[in-house]
This record gives sequence, structure tokens and C-alpha cells, in this order.
Amino acid sequence: MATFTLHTETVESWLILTRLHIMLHLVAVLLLCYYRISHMCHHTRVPWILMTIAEFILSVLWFFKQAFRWRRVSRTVMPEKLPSDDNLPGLDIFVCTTDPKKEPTVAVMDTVISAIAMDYPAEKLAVYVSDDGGCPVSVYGMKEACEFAKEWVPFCNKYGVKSRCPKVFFSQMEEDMQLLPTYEFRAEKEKLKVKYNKMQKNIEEFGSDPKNCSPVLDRPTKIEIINDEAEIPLVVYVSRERRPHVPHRYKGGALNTLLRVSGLISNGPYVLIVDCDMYCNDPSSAKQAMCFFLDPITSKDVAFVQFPQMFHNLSKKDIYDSQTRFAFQRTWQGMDGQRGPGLSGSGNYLSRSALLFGSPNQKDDYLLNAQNNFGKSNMYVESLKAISGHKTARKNIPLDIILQEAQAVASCSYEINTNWGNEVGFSYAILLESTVTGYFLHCRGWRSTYLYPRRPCFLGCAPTDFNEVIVQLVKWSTELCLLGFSKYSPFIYGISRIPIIHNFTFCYFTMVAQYGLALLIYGIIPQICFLKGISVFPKVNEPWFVVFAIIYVSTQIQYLIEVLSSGGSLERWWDEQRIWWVRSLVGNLFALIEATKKWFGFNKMKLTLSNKAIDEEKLKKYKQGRFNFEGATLFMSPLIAVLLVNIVCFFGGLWRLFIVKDLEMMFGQLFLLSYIMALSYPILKGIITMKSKGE
Ligand SMILES: O=c1ccn([C@@H]2O[C@H](COP(=O)(O)OP(=O)(O)O[C@H]3O[C@H](CO)[C@@H](O)[C@H](O)[C@H]3O)[C@@H](O)[C@H]2O)c(=O)[nH]1
Ligand SMILES: [Mn+2]
Repeated sequence: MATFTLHTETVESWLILTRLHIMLHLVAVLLLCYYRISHMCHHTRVPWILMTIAEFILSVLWFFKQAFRWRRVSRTVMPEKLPSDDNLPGLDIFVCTTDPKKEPTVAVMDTVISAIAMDYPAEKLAVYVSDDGGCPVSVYGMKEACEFAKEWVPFCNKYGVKSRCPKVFFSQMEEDMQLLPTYEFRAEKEKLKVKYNKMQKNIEEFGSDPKNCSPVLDRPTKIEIINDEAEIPLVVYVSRERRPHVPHRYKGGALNTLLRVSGLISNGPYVLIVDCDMYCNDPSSAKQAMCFFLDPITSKDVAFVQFPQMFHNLSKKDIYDSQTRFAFQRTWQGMDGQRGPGLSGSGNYLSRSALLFGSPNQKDDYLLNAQNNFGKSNMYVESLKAISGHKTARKNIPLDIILQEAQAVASCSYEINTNWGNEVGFSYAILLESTVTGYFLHCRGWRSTYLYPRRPCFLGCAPTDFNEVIVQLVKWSTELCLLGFSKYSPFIYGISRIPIIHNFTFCYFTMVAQYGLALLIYGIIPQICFLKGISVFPKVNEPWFVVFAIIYVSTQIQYLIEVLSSGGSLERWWDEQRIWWVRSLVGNLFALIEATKKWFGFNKMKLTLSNKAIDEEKLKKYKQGRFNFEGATLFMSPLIAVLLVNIVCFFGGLWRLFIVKDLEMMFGQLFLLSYIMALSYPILKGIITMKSKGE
């Protein structure tokens, strides 16, 4: 354990065992590759070559994945040792929203209110909402939200409320710890609840008019200060200019605009980014994050502090693994043991200077060439000097002049001939702005840290049907695959800039899409060969069989230990394998197709927005743990094909086996087929009920 002034770092205690396991497994994997190549000519060519390709891909992926296990750390913080409130730095919170139909304004306002109510000095805090839809309902909602917050924040402070997202507070049964259920408290709570309901009703009513809630795709900039009274933080609405013929760069573009607009207005040295569905569930997260930014040792090169993305709408069974347990428990902690986790887009505190000034000691070079890097606004460049430490006390510029300048920096032509999206701000290299920006920050020598406190700090909305799950996965996997084949690939660009093991983690991300190909081969070839009596695995009594057995058993046991040690159950272990297999096959296969299309320019670069509106019908099925394939016909096709091949070959092959009696030759395949059949049983059930209902 390493102790710093404001935080501690603990390395996983099983480190030696883990590394030993990696080494042993590696030997088995190498033997397997050797076996495939050395036995090439004894066997039927085509299936053997295909199996070799599949296993090679899986082996390489396995190899890079071990980087996440190499040195896993966890951290704790000591916020009580932070300087007093007067000495804390400014913090700007960015909330992004786009489309009220997929992102209901009422829910977005819950997020906004929870951000306003952050436990941080109000005069140091500012909340910015970027509205990429430019919808009147968002402005209206924010005004209502601010009115409510003016009573809500004092109430939370007075009683030390922890759940500062009003929706959560009013729906849970007084379990909010340490609250005194006094008469006064109850009365105030009831009064606020009435106000809250009224606010929701008003917003819904206003939004029911289609002209108030339809995104406008051709519009001028609109920036409005919604609150500047001192009792709650500054609240600003920003809808950047949008023109149909100018690329708007999705969330990355929105964040860069916010960086500039907020730079002119409040210019906090740190920013927090939350998606519009990710409300702040623990008001102390800002102070927790400051423990890294203000620590005398780590403050020098920490670019961001990432919190896990967790979700409020998960069911116990979570059949789609929407919580992405592996990513947020293992992956990020593993990267944290190297130079830090990737940026996951929401629930992350970033240092403004890290985003703007290249590497940890490059500030001055960037400012020398300010206009080329940051654009023509002199007022904005002045604000940068304040951030970089060249403190020029801000002259008292009248608010209307500032807002006028803010209009200019939010226009869609402002970034032309500048370094925005390139070396400055959030990157536009791929549409997955978060991951790629985090990657570039690491390339430039910054670190990041991961904090996984017991109480989730941010809670969002996870997809709850098959279609949504796959859409999201395809979106991520496609973009990562494109990064892998670009000039910024970790194999060529990252390799000379990021320490080797850390770089392996990025290699893994950009290669995930290849799972699609490997699993497709594994889902079809051994099956057809089983039917035809061609063996693709060693005989069960041959020594080589042991290699395969070891790899399978070792993987399963390691996985089981991981699930159990992170609080999961045996059932979870089994369920996760199923959805891992399905997601990896379907999502990545489509990602490969999509990436190829984008690579050759057949497909427009576009990004689908995840749905956050709750559909009761879908939610019900999800809560019952029933697969819901509605609207996913296209995505289902490879899955159904593989399952059909499996079933036909399983029974046909058994029949053949019964006649020919070559079990020792076919054992490996029989096992694989049975395993897939057992694993996919609930999916078959889902498909059959869907068909029988004629859906
Ligand atoms: O043109 C756009 C599109 C999206 N967004 C906002 O970006 C956020 C994330 O979009 P969403 O479709 O919900 O993405 P998810 O797939 O749920 O999000 C994951 O993946 C994104 C990368 O594409 C990250 O930015 C997110 O933080 C991460 O949670 C939302 O608040 C959107 O309103 C914009 O502001 N402008
Ligand atoms: Mn989301």
C-alpha cells in the first residue's frame, strides 16, 4: 500500500498468484498455437486453417487482456484533509443532452438538479447544459429546475441529505442515513415534494407541444444564464450553432464548445462531465476527486479522475450484463495499476489544462501560438492564461460583452483552422470522443486515476433490451476498430508513447471487434465438421488434448473466481458467459461490417444516440430475466444462424456418432456443441416465444 497526502493506493493482494496463472496459461496458449501449425498437413485443410485463424485471434486477444490483470489497484481518499472550502479550486459541470424524445427533459433536469446540489462551495461551482437539439423545452426545464433548486439545495444542506437527485430522494423510504425524521423535516419534505411534482408536470406539459421538443438542426447559437443568484451555483444554457452542412462532431463537438464558453464565463480549472441520464448520487464526489488534483505529488500529472459508470435501472438477473461488470470492476482497475483508466465519457473529473495544453509541461508552447491552437477570440486566450498560471486578474468585463464573445466561440465556424478536436480539447479522431481523448492524454504523458467508492457516485440508465444493447456495442466496437486501423493505432502511435503494458490495454480495445470473426468460426466450423465426422480437435486420449482441456478449465476457473470475489454468484457466472458470447459474436460481427463500410466510405460517419426513455413493457421483460429481441431482427440473424447450425449438427452428429462410434476423435467437438446448446437455452426460449406470439 502506498500512502499519499490525500489518498492511498492498494495493490491487489493476489498479485503473485495472478501472474503465475498468466504464465502457466501462456505456456498452454503457445503450445496450442504450435499444435495448430505443426498439425496443419495431417488434417482436412480448410477447416483446420479456419480454426487456426480463430484460435490465433483468440490467443492474441487473451494476451493483451492480461495487461488488465498484471497490476490491479484500488484507491481510497481522505477528503477530510482537503483545504478549507475557500481554498478549493473552481469546478464547472458539463451536462450534455440532445433529443428530448430519447432523453426525457424531466429526467435530464434530475441530473441537472443533482449537479447543482453538489457538496461544493456554490460560488466555486457552475453548471453548464449543452443542448444539441436546441429545444425550447430544455431552456424551460432549466428555469423550472433552478427555481426548485433554490429551495432544494438549502434543504439538502440543512439536513445533510445524501441523495440529491430529487427523484431518488422522494421515491426512497427515508433510508437516507442519519436523517432525523423530525416534524419539521417531514413538513419541509412534503412541501418540497409538492413543488417537485409541480415542476415535473409543468415541464411535461410544456414538452407535450411538438414544437417545443423537436430538435432544430439549423439554428443560431443560444446562450442564456439561467441562474446567477448567489444561493445556488451559476447555471448556464448553451445551444451551439448548428448548420446542416457543417459537421457537428456529436458530443465531442458539444464538449469543446462548452470548454470555450465556460472558459469565458467561470473558467474553473476542473470540469466534471456527466451524460444527461447520469445523475450525481453522492454529492461528495467532487471533493473525492480533488484529493487527486490537489495532492502535492499526484497533482502534477493527473489529467482526470474517473468514477465507474453505474446504473439505476438494473435488475437482479441483468441478463444482458448491462452493468458491464467486467469493464468497470476489472478493466479500469487494471489500467489504474499502470498509468490510469481510460476516459469513459461520464462521471469523470478532468483538469482543464490537461485538455488544452498538450503534455504536463508544455503550457507555454501552446500559448505562444495561441490563435492557431485555440482560435481567434482574444478574450478566450486571456482566460487560458489564467488557467495556465499566468494569473492576469480578470478585468471586470460586463456580462453582455462576455456573452457576445461566448456566442462567437460557440459558432460552428470557430474551430476552422484551429487545433480544436486535434491537439486541443476533445478529439474528433473517432466518434467515441471519450475513449480516444483519454488515449491521447495518456499518449501525451498524463496519468489518470480510478476511484470506485462503496456508494456509487453517478448512476445512469442502462439499455434493457437486446436491440439497445447491441446498438451500443456496435457503436463502440466499430469506432475502436477504426482507431486500430488509423494512424493513431496503439500498435504504431501508442507504442512509442505509452509504457508497454499500458499500451497493451489499448491494443486490446482496438482489437475487440475481431472477436466477431473468431466466434463466428468457432460457432460454425467445429459444428459442421462434427456432422461430417471431421475432427478439428485432438483425440481425447492424445496428450495434445490436455492442452485444450487446460485452457478451457483454467479460463473457467479464473472467471469463476473473479465473479465470486466481486460479489457475484454461480448463476451470474453462467449468465455472464452466455451474454458475453452473444454480445461478442453479434455486436462485434456487425462492428466489423460497419467499420469496413466506414473505412471505404460507404457509410456516413454517424452515431446513434442511446435511448434513455423508459418503456414499461420492455422493462418488465428485463426485470423478469426474459430475453427481448423486439426490433432486433437484423442483429438476430447471425445468432439464429449459429444456433440453427448448432442444433442441426448436434443431433445429426450424434446420430452419425452412434453409427460410426468414433467418440474419442469427436469428444472435443461434442463437448463444445453441448456447451453452446446449454448456454443458449434461454435465448432459444426467447426466440420461440417471440415466434409463437407472431412478433
Ligand atoms: O450529438 C450528440 C450526441 C450525444 N450527445 C450526448 O452525449 C451523451 C452520451 O450519448 P449516448 O448516446 O447516451 O451514449 P452512450 O452510448 O450511452 O454513452 C457512452 O458512450 C459515449 C461515447 O460515444 C460516451 O460519450 C458516453 O459518456 C458513454 O456513456 C448524452 O448525454 C447525449 O445527449 C450530445 O451531446 N451530442
Ligand atoms: Mn448512456
